Amino acid sequence: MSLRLACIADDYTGASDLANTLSRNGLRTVQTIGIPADGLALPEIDAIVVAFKIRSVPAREAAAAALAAAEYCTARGAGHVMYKICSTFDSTDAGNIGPVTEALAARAGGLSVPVCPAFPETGRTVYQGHLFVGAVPLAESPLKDHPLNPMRDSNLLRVLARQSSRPVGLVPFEVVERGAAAISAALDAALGEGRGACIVDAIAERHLLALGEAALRRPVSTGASGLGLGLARAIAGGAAPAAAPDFPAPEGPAAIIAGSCSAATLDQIAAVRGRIPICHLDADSLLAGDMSAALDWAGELLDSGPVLLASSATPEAVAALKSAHGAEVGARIEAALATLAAGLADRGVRRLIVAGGETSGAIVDRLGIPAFEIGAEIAPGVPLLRSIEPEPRLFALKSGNFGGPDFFPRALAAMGVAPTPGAD
Ligand SMILES: Nc1ncnc2c1ncn2[C@@H]1O[C@H](COP(=O)(O)OP(=O)(O)OP(=O)(O)O)[C@@H](O)[C@H]1O
Ligand SMILES: O=C(O)[C@@H](O)C(=O)CO
Repeated sequence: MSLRLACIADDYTGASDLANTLSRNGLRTVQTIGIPADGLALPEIDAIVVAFKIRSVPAREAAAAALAAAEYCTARGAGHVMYKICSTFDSTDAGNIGPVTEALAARAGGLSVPVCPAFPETGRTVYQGHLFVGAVPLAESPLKDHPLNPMRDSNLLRVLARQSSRPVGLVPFEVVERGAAAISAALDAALGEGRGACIVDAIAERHLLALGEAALRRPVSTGASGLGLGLARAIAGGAAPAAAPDFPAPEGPAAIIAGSCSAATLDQIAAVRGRIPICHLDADSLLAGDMSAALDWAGELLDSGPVLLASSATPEAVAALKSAHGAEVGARIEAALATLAAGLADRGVRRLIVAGGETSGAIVDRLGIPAFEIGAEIAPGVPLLRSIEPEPRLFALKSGNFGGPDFFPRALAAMGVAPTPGAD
């Protein structure tokens, strides 16, 4: 393995988003679920994306996982470790972006880490330390109602400082415009001022290229796919990326599971009403973890075409369920959706689309998949994936906010499935 770049992702959809960006920008990349077990046969790669489900776990647990992965990857030659976070900076005052970044920086001997969630291709830009989602500041976007980590402050210096033990600095737009050397100098100066991390502005691809070049001179960086683009281009040096591999469609039906309650996912579900049979999972069955009725429903239909099963609900319904049953509802619903996915696999499903990062994490873990190869891009940030073991199956793990309204039909088409007309 000629490993150049190690990436540690805080969720599984984010990992495939990053793996997609790295592949499209010239790095042979594989996504593993956790640290690869001895004996897992990985192809020849330039970059590894080790996916964890550590976005919403206790900070100490997240840092321990990231440190172990960094150890594994640097022992295999990786010269730079990138911590992949969400482009909407999903986190709380308890972490985990600050604590994990600090742990990785301490392991590397102490430095001021560049932190940049910008991903202009999907509308995420950072200006004067403020994160924008499309045309609106983060705190005015649908992320303000996220079920696990409502984002109510758009100023990333404040957000990151609340979850860090050291002050946070800014590498502003004016500096980023001057290029990689200016960014490096600003990061060095920030370290001299005792700042453990700096939010780096970026609103366009040229800023990501400069940031990638500057970041690569340091051992650690934190960011979303835009940072990955910059790092990949700096490493690949403009080499043309190989064409995405063609994954032949496996035998077996296709299904969609949605656990994301994002505005984008709700639109995507609405867009296939009447085209794909939909089962809206009820709260009582989800909280009881009883998916038998949903599996019976799916079992009747799977031979005729794909089905969609969703727990997704409006922000009002999510808030009502949380206030009635406590903050743990998210984890309970994830467990129920993992049971559902296992039941679908038992019924022969070999092509699965999942909406939502935490949901994808729970499902991929339950299915026991150790790693994915990266295929063609379905939508910005969402590639087609093929599991390496236990047997080749096709997946699309969609970050909650990604994809247009036609995402599900596009993903099905990428898996060789045509949607069939159906009734809700
Ligand atoms: N009806 C519901 N009520 C309350 N919580 C729900 C409901 N349906 C799903 N959830 C929970 O909401 C959370 C959604 O998080 P998930 O990461 O899967 O989606 P997302 O945040 O939209 O996607 P991403 O993390 O990729 O941006 C999960 O914990 C899920 O179990
Ligand atoms: O960066 C993003 O927005 C995504 O890759 C993600 O992490 C959403 O969960």
